[in-house]
Amino acid sequence: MPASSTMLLFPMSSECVQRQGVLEGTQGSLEPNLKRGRLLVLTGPSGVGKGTVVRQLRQRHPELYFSVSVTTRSPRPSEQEGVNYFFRSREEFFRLIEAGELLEWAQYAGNFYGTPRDAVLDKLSQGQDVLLEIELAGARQVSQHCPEAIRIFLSPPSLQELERRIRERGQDSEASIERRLQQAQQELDAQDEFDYVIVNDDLEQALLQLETLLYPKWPEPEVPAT
Ligand SMILES: Nc1ncnc2c1ncn2[C@@H]1O[C@H](COP(=O)(O)OP(=O)(O)OP(=O)(O)O)[C@@H](O)[C@H]1O
Ligand SMILES: Nc1nc2c(ncn2[C@@H]2O[C@H](COP(=O)(O)O)[C@@H](O)[C@H]2O)c(=O)[nH]1
Repeated sequence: MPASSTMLLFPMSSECVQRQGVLEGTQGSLEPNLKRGRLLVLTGPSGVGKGTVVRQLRQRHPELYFSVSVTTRSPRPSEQEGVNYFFRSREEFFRLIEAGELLEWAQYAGNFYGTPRDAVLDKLSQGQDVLLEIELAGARQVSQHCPEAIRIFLSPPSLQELERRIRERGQDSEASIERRLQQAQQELDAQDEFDYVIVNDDLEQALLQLETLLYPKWPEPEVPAT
């Protein structure tokens, strides 16, 4: 599978950024260069290790704001309300869509998932980097609304390993595992749409690659010889 790392320059005039300006009242103000946070989007097939990578990344970079999504899926035994997800009924989820409270949303493996809009835009406008861990359709919506987002695709070393990981995790029903694996090929086919692809083979290596691209260390300026 290809592993690319293509740096793109993002236009700063997107609906996402303008909206922040409107919300914050800074458009046309004397502080047009107010530092905004970066919107980071991590996508990849179910079981590739997104959650595992995100947990580690957050431990190393507690300043990163992780967006807690809303879902209609039932909680897994280890999951907590407001920590892993906001667990909501379908009626409530559709109300949130109608009210424009979701930055993006998608149906995935029989359930609905969405990103609360205001929390994300508030953090960005306060200069905090925001991380979304979302599936492909949602990532595409974010690209449309927020083209300055940095989009990263986490890819498995092979489909066999992906299946092994989902099964070994032991958190999903057989029906759900099959739906997730069916979806996986379509997601892998779209990885070239992303700014970066990281293969999660060795976890530590994958984390290092992610950290290197998110927090590049600029070369030290050369000290002129005296
Ligand atoms: N590099 C790796 N090598 C081996 N196992 C891994 C690696 N990364 C993650 N795993 C394991 O794979 C399983 C799936 O990981 P995780 O739950 O983080 O995936 P995910 O992409 O977040 O899935 P989902 O999208 O369904 O939430 C877990 O049991 C995790 O411990
Ligand atoms: N489009 C969105 N996708 C989301 C969001 N939150 C999570 N997800 C993705 O859904 C699948 C399944 O998650 P699981 O917790 O049931 O395994 C996975 O790819 C998540 O990344 C969201 O807000 N929007």
